[in-house]
Amino acid sequence: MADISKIRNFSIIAHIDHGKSTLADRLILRTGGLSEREMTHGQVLDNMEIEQERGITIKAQTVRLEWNGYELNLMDTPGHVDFAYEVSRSLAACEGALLVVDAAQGVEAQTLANVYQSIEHDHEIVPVINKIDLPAADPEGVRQEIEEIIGLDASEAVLASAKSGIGIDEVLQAIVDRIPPPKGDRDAPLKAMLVDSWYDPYLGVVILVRVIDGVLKKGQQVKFMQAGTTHLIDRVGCMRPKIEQLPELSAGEIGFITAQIKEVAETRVGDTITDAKRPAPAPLPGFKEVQPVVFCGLFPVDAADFEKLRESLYKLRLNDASFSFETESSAALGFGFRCGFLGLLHLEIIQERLTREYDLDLITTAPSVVYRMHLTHSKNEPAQVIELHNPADMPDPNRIEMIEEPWIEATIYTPDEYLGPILKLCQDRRGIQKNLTYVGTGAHQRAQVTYELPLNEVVFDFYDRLKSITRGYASFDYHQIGHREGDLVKMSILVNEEPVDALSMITHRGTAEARGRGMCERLKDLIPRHMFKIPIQAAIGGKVIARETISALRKDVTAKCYGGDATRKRKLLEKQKKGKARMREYGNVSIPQEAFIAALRMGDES
Ligand SMILES: Nc1nc2c(ncn2[C@@H]2O[C@H](COP(=O)(O)OP(=O)(O)OP(=O)(O)O)[C@@H](O)[C@H]2O)c(=O)[nH]1
Repeated sequence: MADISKIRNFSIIAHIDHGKSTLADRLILRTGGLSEREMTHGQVLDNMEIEQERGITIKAQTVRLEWNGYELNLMDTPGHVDFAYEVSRSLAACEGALLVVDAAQGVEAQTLANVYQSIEHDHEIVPVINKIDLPAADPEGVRQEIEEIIGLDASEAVLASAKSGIGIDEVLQAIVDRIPPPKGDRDAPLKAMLVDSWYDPYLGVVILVRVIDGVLKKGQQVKFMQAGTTHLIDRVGCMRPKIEQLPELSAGEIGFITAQIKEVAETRVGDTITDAKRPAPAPLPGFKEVQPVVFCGLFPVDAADFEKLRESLYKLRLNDASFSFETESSAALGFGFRCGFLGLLHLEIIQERLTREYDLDLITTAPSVVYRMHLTHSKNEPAQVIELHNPADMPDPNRIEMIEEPWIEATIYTPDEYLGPILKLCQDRRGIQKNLTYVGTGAHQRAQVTYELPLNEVVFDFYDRLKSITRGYASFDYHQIGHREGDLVKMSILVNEEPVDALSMITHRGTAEARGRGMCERLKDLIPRHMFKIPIQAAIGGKVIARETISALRKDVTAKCYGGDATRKRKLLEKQKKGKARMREYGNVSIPQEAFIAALRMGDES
């Protein structure tokens, strides 16, 4: 039976490359979870292959450590804004955090965003200044920075080198001494938070839980309060990082359960698990259903790969209930899938996994957000509000009374020197500035800007633009703030008078022309010349707003004639003319696949 006063639950927060994974591995090594040999094989918490070898999957990122009679649960958190809700649930399962800062680099942008989230969860934060073995290390300077910029007392920051194993005992001791034990009542009715879940080929769906009150045991009948389902627990355990079964998990502990659940879609992050016979009076507060917010079409470059793509999507979904897909067909791209994601990075991850792990060549259509269309009644249908995920399904414009689009509030931290370009970027994307302040002092002062932005303007390439104009030094965070009316139109792209559905998009009327022009210009360079003239047009309804023309390729058929016979030359020219006419008649333009990808990669039009 676990003594709650001897439990410590913590996460590690760090800027990228400051040594989070190396430190985690060191802590596991020091407390006996792994041998030195296993450790030298690679980073435990980060490395997919190694994790698979041990029968645990990439998401199994919580490790239980034993140290001087204490039970330490180290919880890894996903690091990106798209998974903000998951991050927030993981943090809610801990009482403290190690803040790892590189002794040579100092506090960086991402550290700030992470640390503020941790502070919001009332975490006790233990600063660890890592990489003190480096010649360029300046632990004193970094200590000051932590105090000035973040406002944390860093006088007792632990000095460490995860790489060479310096200061590891001190880190463990600081966790025990400074992070408070969890609070909870073992005798109260069971209340456990569903922190994460993933599919394991051997165990089925594995659920990571934090027990708040009560006890979880094998053979117990439990109820998922939000989902309204009941399940019989067949395994209870923890990761050390190898899987270990336990008799129970009690108040304050973090561990996993399995209950013969087939799909992660049945488990929702943030749900409350309680005892079916003796339920808790109320679920834990703050449950939020995650909904995909960005949609796009995924099409196989080779039509023969359609089934393979379907199978791969099914496999990925086994482990990620937050993305959705349904079949879609496009005149230009053939059969594919309309997929929904939590955000752009989520989209990129899935796309990358399909390409890399499943060896698929894909075309992705322009990402779209979910619009709310207010429609007037028509002969056959009543007035109604519909949600639109795909510009291709745009209803008859005559019936559209109003379109609402989702808005977000974005917070950006940036070194002062990049502030100008960032403000311009936000302004160009219809942003409304809400706040501008400074955090920290001296050389490391950073600006904190808050903007309200239409999500539609962010899904294209906002994040990439932000990264490039700030050389990666800005950190960006957002949350949705509801829908607002927008002056939005569907822009179609016509190639040789034919609309190309895969290139159509919904855009703000004010930016439609610039966007349309940009698209036509890019397509002009991307579509090879044909035997006939090809107009490329951007249009709103019947009105053309931009146009480019690809001139015809004049095939020099007479070259073969050695300049001699004039009649023959004339005949050939006539034949060529006819051929041209036939081609035009069919309107058959071949657009290379790369053209779609490149055309949709929005450059900055302004
Ligand atoms: N010299 C030195 N290098 C270190 C130390 N700790 C980590 N590193 C190196 O720093 C690099 C980044 O370390 P990681 O542990 O992967 O950093 P991370 O924060 O997990 O990075 P991400 O996983 O990319 O977020 C690696 O090359 C490590 O070997 C240290 O104490 N001293």
